[in-house]
This record gives sequence, C-alpha cells and structure tokens, in this order.
Amino acid sequence: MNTIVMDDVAPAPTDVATPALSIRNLDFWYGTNHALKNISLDFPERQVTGMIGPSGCGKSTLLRILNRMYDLYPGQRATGEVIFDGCNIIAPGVDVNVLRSRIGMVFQKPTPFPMSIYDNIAFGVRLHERLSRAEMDQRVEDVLRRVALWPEVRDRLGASAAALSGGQQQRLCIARTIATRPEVILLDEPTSALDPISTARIEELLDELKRDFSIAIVTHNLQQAARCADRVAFFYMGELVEVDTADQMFTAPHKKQTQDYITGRFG
Ligand SMILES: Nc1ncnc2c1ncn2[C@@H]1O[C@H](COP(=O)(O)OP(=O)(O)OP(=O)(O)O)[C@@H](O)[C@H]1O
Repeated sequence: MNTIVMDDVAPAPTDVATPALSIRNLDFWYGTNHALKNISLDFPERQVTGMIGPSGCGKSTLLRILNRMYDLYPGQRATGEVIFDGCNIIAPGVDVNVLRSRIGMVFQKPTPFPMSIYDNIAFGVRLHERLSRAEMDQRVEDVLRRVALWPEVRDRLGASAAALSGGQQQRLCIARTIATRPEVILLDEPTSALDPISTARIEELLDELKRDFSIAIVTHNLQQAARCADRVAFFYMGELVEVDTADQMFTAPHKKQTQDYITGRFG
C-alpha cells in the first residue's frame, strides 16, 4: 500500500462505526467566495454516502476537495481536516498522485482517455504498479468484468474507447478508477448524461462495488439517492444541514430545510 504522507493525526470523534474518510471543520474558498462553511462529515467504510442539495450549495466542491482537485487552480483554498488513513490529506506534503490512486474520481460526463479500451485501464495502473503483460491482461479483464463491460468489449480491447456508447464509456471510467484499487470512489453526478437503462446499470454497479469500496456520490436525483445511498447528507448554501440514514432522511428528516427540499418546495 502506498502511503500518502507525513504527519499522523489523532483520530477524530465520529458517529459512524468505521469512517473511510472524516471531514472536520472544513472551510473552502474560491478567491473571496466562501463556498463551504465549517463542514464536519464522516463517510462510512463500504457504504454509499449520497450528497444532495440545490444547485450551487457546494456538493461538487466538497467532492473535489476529497482528492485535492482544487490544487490545480490558484486562488482556491481549504482549511480544516480531511482524515484518511490517519493523515490530513489537505495538509501540505501530501503526494497527490498517490492520493488520487487511493481516492478515485468519476465525473459527470464520461471522460475516457483518447486511447484504446485496454489502455484506458492500463494507463493508470502503469503509473503505480509494475505488472507483467499477463498480470495487466488479467487486471484489465477483472475490472471490465466487475463493471459488466467484459462481454461487450472482450473482442475489441484495442479499439478506441471513443467508439463506446455513453453508458459503456461511464462504466469504462468506473473500471479505470477501480483498476488502481482505491479505497474510496467519488462520483459526481455519474448518470446525469445517461439514459434510464444505463443509469440503472450504474446504480446496480454501485450496489455491487460497495462490497469492496467506500463510495461518495453527488446527485441531483433524489430517487437515485434514495435507491443507492446508505447515508445521505443535505447541503444548503455551503453548509451541511443534516446527515442521516437514507431511510430517515427521506421519511422523517429532522430539519425543516431538508423537508422542504425533499418535498420539492425549493431547489
Ligand atoms: N471555479 C469556481 N470559481 C468560483 N466560484 C465557484 C467555482 N466553482 C464553483 N463556485 C461557486 O461555489 C459554490 C458551490 O458550487 P458547486 O459547484 O460546488 O455547487 P454544487 O452544489 O455542486 O452545484 P451543482 O449542483 O449546480 O453542480 C457556488 O456558489 C459556485 O458559484
């Protein structure tokens, strides 16, 4: 297992049995725009955590913090702690390449690399591991089977990934993400560009993947959050309003803002 850092930190108090990730007192700024305010949230191991809330409430911003995507942009700044494997991953000194192999990200629009189906998967693996050709072939097959894409592509692994359908491309992107064997998978509205059948297949896949991975998903689709998530966090204007089990959130949320949002009174 590659290590990310540097200084260990004391475990944070938590309300979940085993958090894969713990956010404590997190603030985030885009220049002077204070986009996230004092967020504390745990992501339980091997569960799906759904993040919901109206447009602009900070869901995607939070997801991008979790694998340090904001590092790429000057003027964006986070304070607080995100504890992963005993380290604060937003502190200086973190190896972001290792971090991104252990906390993988899948985007809204399928973003296969402009290369073959095989190389889309092998590319990231080669950055972190030295596998023989046979081992790499096996890794590619394993992850394509895992996302239920193998029967559709086994005879054309050398073909361009761009020739796949949108739903197939998104499953390839998930295969690419799990190929480096991360502990956490972040998904930012992964089905919003897909048809209902492709969406259902991705949702089934999430249910299967949570046996091995801890998953955080941002979605605008409340039915999707109810179907896929074990826990749901509701955000509003940069603040975390409420987090609870999906059952509780969709049947009897504690806060009025949550209730108004899930019953469609705003958003
Ligand atoms: N690159 C940026 N520069 C400046 N402000 C930004 C940037 N990206 C997002 N913001 C602002 O940060 C806040 C949170 O945006 P974010 O995209 O995280 O919200 P969201 O809940 O994911 O919205 P949506 O559901 O529409 O994707 C918003 O006020 C938004 O305008």
